[in-house]
Amino acid sequence: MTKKYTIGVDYGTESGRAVLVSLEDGKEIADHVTPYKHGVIDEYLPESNLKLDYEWALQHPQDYIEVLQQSIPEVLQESGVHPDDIIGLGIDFTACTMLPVDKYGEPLCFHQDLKNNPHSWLKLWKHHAAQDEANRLNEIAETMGEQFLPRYGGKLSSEWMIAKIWQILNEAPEIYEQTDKFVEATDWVISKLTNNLIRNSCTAGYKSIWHKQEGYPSKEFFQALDPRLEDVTETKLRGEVVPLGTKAGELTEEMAALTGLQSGISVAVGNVDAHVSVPAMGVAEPGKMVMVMGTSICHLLLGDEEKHVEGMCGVVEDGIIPGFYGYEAGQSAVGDIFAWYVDQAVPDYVKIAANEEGIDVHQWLEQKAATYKPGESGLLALDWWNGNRSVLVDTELSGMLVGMTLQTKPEEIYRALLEATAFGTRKIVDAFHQNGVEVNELYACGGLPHKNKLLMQIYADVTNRPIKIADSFQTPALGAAMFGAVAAGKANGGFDTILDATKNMARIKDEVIQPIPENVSIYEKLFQEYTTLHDYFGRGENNVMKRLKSLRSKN
Ligand SMILES: Nc1ncnc2c1ncn2[C@@H]1O[C@H](COP(=O)(O)OP(=O)(O)O)[C@@H](O)[C@H]1O
Ligand SMILES: O=C(CO)[C@@H](O)[C@@H](O)COP(=O)(O)O
Repeated sequence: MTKKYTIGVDYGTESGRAVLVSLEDGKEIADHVTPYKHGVIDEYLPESNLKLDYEWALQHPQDYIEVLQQSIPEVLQESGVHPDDIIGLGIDFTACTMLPVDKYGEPLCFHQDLKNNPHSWLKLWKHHAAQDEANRLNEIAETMGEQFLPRYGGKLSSEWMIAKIWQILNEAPEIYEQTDKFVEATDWVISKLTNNLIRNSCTAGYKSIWHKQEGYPSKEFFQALDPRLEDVTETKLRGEVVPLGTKAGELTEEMAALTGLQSGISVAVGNVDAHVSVPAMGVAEPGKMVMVMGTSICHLLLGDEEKHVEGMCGVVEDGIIPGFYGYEAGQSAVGDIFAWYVDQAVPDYVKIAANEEGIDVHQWLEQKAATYKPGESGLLALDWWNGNRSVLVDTELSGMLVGMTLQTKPEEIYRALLEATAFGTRKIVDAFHQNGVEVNELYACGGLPHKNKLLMQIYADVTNRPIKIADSFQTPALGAAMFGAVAAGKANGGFDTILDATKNMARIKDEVIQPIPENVSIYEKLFQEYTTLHDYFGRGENNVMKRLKSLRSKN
């Protein structure tokens, strides 16, 4: 029998990538990245050039189709694998990345008469303009004693489905009215591939307040939010919710022509970039926290019971791997903070030096920063450049740096930013561990572990835990490919369960990053200082960050 393969497509914040994977051992045979033509739309709407408000972040749905059209033929060509030998396809996506569609499943922003309305567009996960709605939602849920609230760490984020839908209803009721369904982008792309619009239990559970036994919150709750939302789950959120690994359908003729794959191959239901990475790293038991480290970090953990942890994004039964409670937490900006510094605040001499040495600015700063000891710079930062999604769940918080003098160097600031994100992760690790959801080891994947060794050592030191690193550069895509193999099933050369796929296809490096004891003790002191600032600015004692943001929006 010839060797068989699957394809995973990972939809990130800036680009989508396809990876062709061997079923035998999970080895990646070929990969290809397609940057989104429109990128993140956060200033002006395409074509109309309409100015967007602060905190908006949209995307163009057509960019996702172009990823399929460009990257799948590329991986087929590069690998030389015959399309007959590809048995399945899976995708993963950022979430909650959602869009309104019409009764044919077409995005409303494709309608000529609606495209100039920003609310007809697809809202990216990091669209933060629904904070007022999220605040109201949390207040009402708390007053009504809603049982679901503790499952989401006590607060739902403005990044999620209901806050985003409510913002559309408040600001563009005509768009709400014309929406047949609100869907996650991951489910929408699957509907394009298979002609079947079906909801996956992962995004429904973590992002849309859906529960395996209880379904969505009651009509009374939605009525209390806004009488116009009373029926929202039966109308605009209607549709079957199915477990991860389910076959959504088969590749249509049209999509086969677009991608170069054979029509009829199995396509798995949509999945999330963070969650798919857990089986792809071979993690199939409690105690091992997977960190998907890129522009943001998502922290994923398995448990045997449902526990409630401050600020976690959610606990969902079967939300990551069937048979376990899946926990998710996260930081809304990590790599994005380093990118901000490099793009907006690094002096020219650094850029010139990096250029002369033939390395990028991150690498230059990392090399210099690595020569410092913990605490040596005298700097400390709060990692809230994109709000706080870890224990505080508040997108109105902002970044801060303390301790600068006339001697402060760019690499010291860079190091303080790396450390601040590690302290943010430590908050999350402690919140779980101290609430009975053990975190004994860390597993890291995503772009950052491969790009920045210093960062990973700082994470090991700050959390005082060993870190194992993914062997794959494309862990989410590998995970998506594994779910594609599960959708195909054993009878077709795939696997019957994701655990079977994990045994055969998951890969991590042999090298383990161990904490360095002398660094651990200094970071412990710095973490106490971080905690003091964190609570002072983040828990209401001094709301200066919120006051500044509100002054800004009045101008
Ligand atoms: N050497 C580096 N050190 C730290 N961060 C880096 C480095 N090079 C790039 N980055 C950051 O990595 C992030 C991209 O991570 P990646 O995992 O590739 O993307 P995504 O999160 O979109 O999947 C960007 O935010 C960028 O600023
Ligand atoms: O929030 C989630 C998953 O729940 C992520 O999709 C979101 O943070 C975006 O992740 P990336 O930084 O693009 O890897």
